Amino acid sequence: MSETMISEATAVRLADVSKVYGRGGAAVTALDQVSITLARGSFTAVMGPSGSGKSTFLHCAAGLDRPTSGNVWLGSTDLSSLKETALTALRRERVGFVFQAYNLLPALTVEQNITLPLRLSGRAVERDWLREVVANVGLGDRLTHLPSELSGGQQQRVAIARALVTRPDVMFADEPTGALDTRTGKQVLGLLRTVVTRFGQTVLMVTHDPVAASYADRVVFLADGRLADELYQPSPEVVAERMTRLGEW
Ligand SMILES: Nc1ncnc2c1ncn2[C@@H]1O[C@H](COP(=O)(O)OP(=O)(O)OP(=O)(O)O)[C@@H](O)[C@H]1O
Repeated sequence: MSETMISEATAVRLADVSKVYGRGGAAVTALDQVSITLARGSFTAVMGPSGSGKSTFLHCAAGLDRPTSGNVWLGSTDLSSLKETALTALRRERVGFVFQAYNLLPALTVEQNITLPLRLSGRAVERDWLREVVANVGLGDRLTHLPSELSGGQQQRVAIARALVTRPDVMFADEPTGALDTRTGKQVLGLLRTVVTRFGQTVLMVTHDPVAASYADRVVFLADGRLADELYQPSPEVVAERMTRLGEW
Protein backbone atom coordinates (compact mmCIF):
# COMPACT_ATOMS: atom_id res chain seq x y z
CA MET A 1 0.00 0.00 0.00
CA SER A 2 1.40 3.42 -0.90
CA GLU A 3 1.60 6.39 1.44
CA THR A 4 -0.71 8.35 -0.83
CA MET A 5 -3.54 6.09 0.31
CA ILE A 6 -3.16 7.31 3.86
CA SER A 7 -5.65 10.10 4.44
CA GLU A 8 -4.85 13.23 6.43
CA ALA A 9 -7.74 12.22 8.69
CA THR A 10 -5.99 9.00 9.70
CA ALA A 11 -4.00 8.94 12.94
CA VAL A 12 -3.07 5.25 12.95
CA ARG A 13 -3.55 2.47 10.45
CA LEU A 14 -2.78 -1.22 10.74
CA ALA A 15 -2.88 -3.35 7.60
CA ASP A 16 -2.86 -7.15 7.92
CA VAL A 17 -0.80 -7.00 11.09
CA SER A 18 0.18 -10.35 12.57
CA LYS A 19 2.42 -11.00 15.54
CA VAL A 20 3.76 -14.47 16.27
CA TYR A 21 5.76 -15.12 19.44
CA GLY A 22 8.11 -18.10 19.49
CA ARG A 23 8.73 -20.66 16.76
CA GLY A 24 7.63 -24.07 15.60
CA GLY A 25 5.36 -26.00 17.94
CA ALA A 26 5.67 -23.32 20.64
CA ALA A 27 4.59 -20.46 18.33
CA VAL A 28 1.71 -18.29 19.60
CA THR A 29 -0.19 -16.09 17.16
CA ALA A 30 -1.01 -13.07 19.35
CA LEU A 31 -2.35 -10.97 16.45
CA ASP A 32 -3.81 -12.52 13.34
CA GLN A 33 -4.19 -10.30 10.24
CA VAL A 34 -5.56 -7.24 12.03
CA SER A 35 -6.54 -4.28 9.85
CA ILE A 36 -8.00 -1.12 11.36
CA THR A 37 -7.95 2.66 10.90
CA LEU A 38 -8.17 5.13 13.76
CA ALA A 39 -9.42 8.56 12.73
CA ARG A 40 -7.75 11.70 14.07
CA GLY A 41 -9.56 13.05 17.08
CA SER A 42 -11.24 9.72 17.88
CA PHE A 43 -11.36 7.85 21.19
CA THR A 44 -11.18 4.07 20.75
CA ALA A 45 -11.32 1.39 23.42
CA VAL A 46 -9.84 -2.07 22.86
CA MET A 47 -11.48 -4.94 24.73
CA GLY A 48 -11.30 -8.70 24.68
CA PRO A 49 -10.78 -11.73 26.89
CA SER A 50 -7.46 -12.24 28.67
CA GLY A 51 -4.83 -13.32 26.13
CA SER A 52 -6.85 -12.04 23.14
CA GLY A 53 -3.99 -9.78 22.00
CA LYS A 54 -4.93 -6.35 23.41
CA SER A 55 -1.47 -5.46 24.75
CA THR A 56 0.20 -6.84 21.64
CA PHE A 57 -2.13 -4.70 19.52
CA LEU A 58 -1.27 -1.58 21.53
CA HIS A 59 2.45 -2.33 21.44
CA CYS A 60 2.47 -2.84 17.67
CA ALA A 61 0.31 0.25 17.02
CA ALA A 62 2.56 2.40 19.24
CA GLY A 63 5.87 1.23 17.76
CA LEU A 64 6.88 -0.48 21.01
CA ASP A 65 7.00 -3.82 19.24
CA ARG A 66 7.37 -4.81 15.58
CA PRO A 67 4.76 -6.98 13.84
CA THR A 68 5.86 -10.29 12.35
CA SER A 69 4.04 -9.26 9.15
CA GLY A 70 1.84 -6.42 7.98
CA ASN A 71 2.30 -2.66 8.27
CA VAL A 72 1.58 0.06 10.82
CA TRP A 73 1.36 3.75 9.87
CA LEU A 74 1.41 6.63 12.27
CA GLY A 75 0.00 9.44 10.16
CA SER A 76 1.85 8.93 6.88
CA THR A 77 4.90 7.28 8.46
CA ASP A 78 5.30 3.56 7.83
CA LEU A 79 6.84 2.31 11.07
CA SER A 80 8.41 -0.69 9.34
CA SER A 81 10.57 1.72 7.33
CA LEU A 82 12.19 3.12 10.50
CA LYS A 83 15.38 1.89 12.10
CA GLU A 84 15.50 1.53 15.88
CA THR A 85 16.82 5.05 16.64
CA ALA A 86 14.21 6.70 14.41
CA LEU A 87 11.49 4.59 16.00
CA THR A 88 12.66 5.64 19.47
CA ALA A 89 12.56 9.31 18.44
CA LEU A 90 9.09 8.85 16.94
CA ARG A 91 7.79 7.30 20.17
CA ARG A 92 9.21 10.21 22.16
CA GLU A 93 7.96 12.97 19.87
CA ARG A 94 4.75 11.73 18.28
CA VAL A 95 3.28 9.23 20.73
CA GLY A 96 2.03 9.67 24.29
CA PHE A 97 1.75 6.83 26.81
CA VAL A 98 -0.40 6.43 29.91
CA PHE A 99 0.11 3.20 31.85
CA GLN A 100 -1.75 1.59 34.75
CA ALA A 101 1.29 2.17 37.00
CA TYR A 102 1.67 5.91 36.10
CA ASN A 103 5.46 5.50 35.50
CA LEU A 104 6.41 8.92 36.89
CA LEU A 105 9.99 9.65 37.95
CA PRO A 106 9.92 9.86 41.77
CA ALA A 107 12.75 12.40 42.15
CA LEU A 108 11.20 14.91 39.72
CA THR A 109 8.46 17.41 40.56
CA VAL A 110 5.09 17.33 38.84
CA GLU A 111 6.19 20.07 36.43
CA GLN A 112 9.50 18.34 35.67
CA ASN A 113 7.68 15.06 35.02
CA ILE A 114 5.20 16.74 32.69
CA THR A 115 7.88 18.53 30.66
CA LEU A 116 10.34 15.62 30.58
CA PRO A 117 9.38 14.39 27.07
CA LEU A 118 10.02 17.89 25.70
CA ARG A 119 13.41 18.14 27.39
CA LEU A 120 14.39 14.64 26.24
CA SER A 121 13.78 15.63 22.63
CA GLY A 122 15.38 19.06 22.98
CA ARG A 123 12.15 20.97 22.48
CA ALA A 124 11.30 24.23 24.20
CA VAL A 125 8.48 24.30 26.73
CA GLU A 126 5.64 26.44 25.37
CA ARG A 127 4.56 28.13 28.59
CA ASP A 128 0.99 28.96 27.43
CA TRP A 129 0.36 25.41 26.30
CA LEU A 130 1.84 23.99 29.51
CA ARG A 131 -0.43 26.27 31.55
CA GLU A 132 -3.46 25.14 29.57
CA VAL A 133 -2.58 21.45 29.94
CA VAL A 134 -1.94 21.81 33.66
CA ALA A 135 -5.18 23.73 34.18
CA ASN A 136 -7.18 21.11 32.29
CA VAL A 137 -5.81 18.23 34.32
CA GLY A 138 -6.43 20.23 37.51
CA LEU A 139 -2.87 20.26 38.83
CA GLY A 140 -2.14 23.98 38.85
CA ASP A 141 -1.44 24.05 42.58
CA ARG A 142 0.68 20.89 42.60
CA LEU A 143 3.47 21.72 40.15
CA THR A 144 6.27 21.73 42.74
CA HIS A 145 5.10 18.54 44.48
CA LEU A 146 6.76 15.14 44.12
CA PRO A 147 4.72 12.16 42.83
CA SER A 148 4.86 10.55 46.30
CA GLU A 149 2.91 13.54 47.64
CA LEU A 150 0.01 12.91 45.25
CA SER A 151 -2.95 10.51 45.25
CA GLY A 152 -3.15 7.79 42.59
CA GLY A 153 -5.70 9.78 40.61
CA GLN A 154 -3.51 12.88 40.70
CA GLN A 155 -0.48 10.85 39.59
CA GLN A 156 -2.44 9.51 36.65
CA ARG A 157 -3.44 13.07 35.75
CA VAL A 158 0.26 14.00 35.73
CA ALA A 159 0.85 11.08 33.38
CA ILE A 160 -1.94 12.32 31.09
CA ALA A 161 -0.49 15.85 31.12
CA ARG A 162 2.96 14.42 30.30
CA ALA A 163 1.44 12.48 27.39
CA LEU A 164 -0.46 15.55 26.15
CA VAL A 165 2.27 18.18 26.41
CA THR A 166 4.05 17.07 23.23
CA ARG A 167 0.74 17.25 21.25
CA PRO A 168 1.28 13.64 20.12
CA ASP A 169 -0.33 12.10 17.04
CA VAL A 170 -1.83 9.47 19.34
CA MET A 171 -2.12 8.89 23.06
CA PHE A 172 -2.02 5.20 24.05
CA ALA A 173 -3.48 4.25 27.42
CA ASP A 174 -3.06 0.73 28.84
CA GLU A 175 -5.61 0.05 31.62
CA PRO A 176 -5.30 3.69 32.80
CA THR A 177 -7.85 3.20 35.58
CA GLY A 178 -6.73 -0.30 36.60
CA ALA A 179 -5.15 0.89 39.86
CA LEU A 180 -7.81 3.47 40.77
CA ASP A 181 -11.05 3.31 42.74
CA THR A 182 -14.28 3.74 40.79
CA ARG A 183 -14.80 7.43 41.49
CA THR A 184 -11.19 8.45 40.77
CA GLY A 185 -11.21 6.21 37.72
CA LYS A 186 -14.23 8.07 36.36
CA GLN A 187 -12.43 11.40 36.80
CA VAL A 188 -9.47 10.07 34.81
CA LEU A 189 -11.78 8.72 32.09
CA GLY A 190 -13.60 12.06 31.99
CA LEU A 191 -10.23 13.74 31.52
CA LEU A 192 -9.32 11.44 28.61
CA ARG A 193 -12.69 12.26 27.06
CA THR A 194 -11.96 15.99 27.50
CA VAL A 195 -8.55 15.58 25.89
CA VAL A 196 -10.31 14.17 22.79
CA THR A 197 -13.22 16.60 22.72
CA ARG A 198 -11.42 19.83 23.65
CA PHE A 199 -7.99 19.30 22.10
CA GLY A 200 -8.86 16.97 19.20
CA GLN A 201 -6.41 14.43 20.58
CA THR A 202 -6.57 10.82 19.32
CA VAL A 203 -6.75 8.25 22.12
CA LEU A 204 -6.50 4.45 22.03
CA MET A 205 -7.20 2.76 25.36
CA VAL A 206 -6.97 -0.89 26.37
CA THR A 207 -9.42 -1.76 29.14
CA HIS A 208 -11.24 -4.66 30.78
CA ASP A 209 -13.97 -2.40 32.11
CA PRO A 210 -17.22 -1.84 30.12
CA VAL A 211 -17.82 1.45 31.98
CA ALA A 212 -14.35 2.70 30.96
CA ALA A 213 -15.00 1.59 27.37
CA SER A 214 -18.28 3.57 27.34
CA TYR A 215 -16.28 6.83 27.48
CA ALA A 216 -14.89 6.02 24.02
CA ASP A 217 -16.54 6.76 20.65
CA ARG A 218 -15.85 3.25 19.46
CA VAL A 219 -15.02 -0.10 21.04
CA VAL A 220 -13.16 -2.80 19.11
CA PHE A 221 -13.24 -6.35 20.43
CA LEU A 222 -10.38 -8.79 19.99
CA ALA A 223 -10.74 -12.56 20.29
CA ASP A 224 -7.85 -14.95 19.61
CA GLY A 225 -5.85 -12.15 18.02
CA ARG A 226 -8.55 -11.19 15.53
CA LEU A 227 -10.93 -8.26 15.37
CA ALA A 228 -14.15 -9.96 16.37
CA ASP A 229 -16.61 -7.08 16.66
CA GLU A 230 -16.96 -3.34 17.09
CA LEU A 231 -19.45 -0.86 18.51
CA TYR A 232 -19.92 2.88 18.11
CA GLN A 233 -21.32 5.12 20.86
CA PRO A 234 -21.09 2.21 23.31
CA SER A 235 -23.12 1.90 26.50
CA PRO A 236 -21.66 -0.14 29.39
CA GLU A 237 -24.55 -2.61 29.15
CA VAL A 238 -24.09 -3.35 25.45
CA VAL A 239 -20.30 -3.60 25.87
CA ALA A 240 -20.74 -6.07 28.74
CA GLU A 241 -23.18 -8.11 26.69
CA ARG A 242 -20.76 -8.30 23.73
CA MET A 243 -17.94 -9.35 26.09
CA THR A 244 -20.11 -12.13 27.48
CA ARG A 245 -20.68 -13.34 23.94
CA LEU A 246 -16.91 -13.43 23.34
CA GLY A 247 -16.53 -15.81 26.25
CA GLU A 248 -15.20 -15.59 29.75
CA TRP A 249 -13.43 -12.31 30.71
N1 LIG B 1 6.59 -12.04 24.87
C1 LIG B 1 5.75 -13.04 24.63
N2 LIG B 1 6.19 -14.28 24.37
C2 LIG B 1 5.35 -15.29 24.13
N3 LIG B 1 4.00 -15.18 24.09
C3 LIG B 1 3.50 -13.97 24.35
C4 LIG B 1 4.33 -12.83 24.65
N4 LIG B 1 3.52 -11.75 24.86
C5 LIG B 1 2.26 -12.20 24.72
N5 LIG B 1 2.23 -13.52 24.41
C6 LIG B 1 1.03 -14.33 24.15
O1 LIG B 1 0.28 -13.68 23.14
C7 LIG B 1 -1.12 -13.76 23.43
C8 LIG B 1 -1.71 -12.35 23.53
O2 LIG B 1 -1.16 -11.69 24.67
P1 LIG B 1 -1.55 -10.21 25.09
O3 LIG B 1 -0.73 -9.86 26.29
O4 LIG B 1 -1.45 -9.32 23.91
O5 LIG B 1 -3.09 -10.38 25.48
P2 LIG B 1 -4.05 -9.41 26.31
O6 LIG B 1 -5.36 -9.46 25.62
O7 LIG B 1 -3.40 -8.09 26.48
O8 LIG B 1 -4.14 -10.16 27.71
P3 LIG B 1 -4.49 -9.62 29.19
O9 LIG B 1 -5.88 -9.07 29.13
O10 LIG B 1 -4.42 -10.87 30.03
O11 LIG B 1 -3.45 -8.61 29.55
C9 LIG B 1 -1.24 -14.57 24.71
O12 LIG B 1 -1.49 -15.91 24.36
C10 LIG B 1 0.12 -14.41 25.35
O13 LIG B 1 0.42 -15.54 26.16
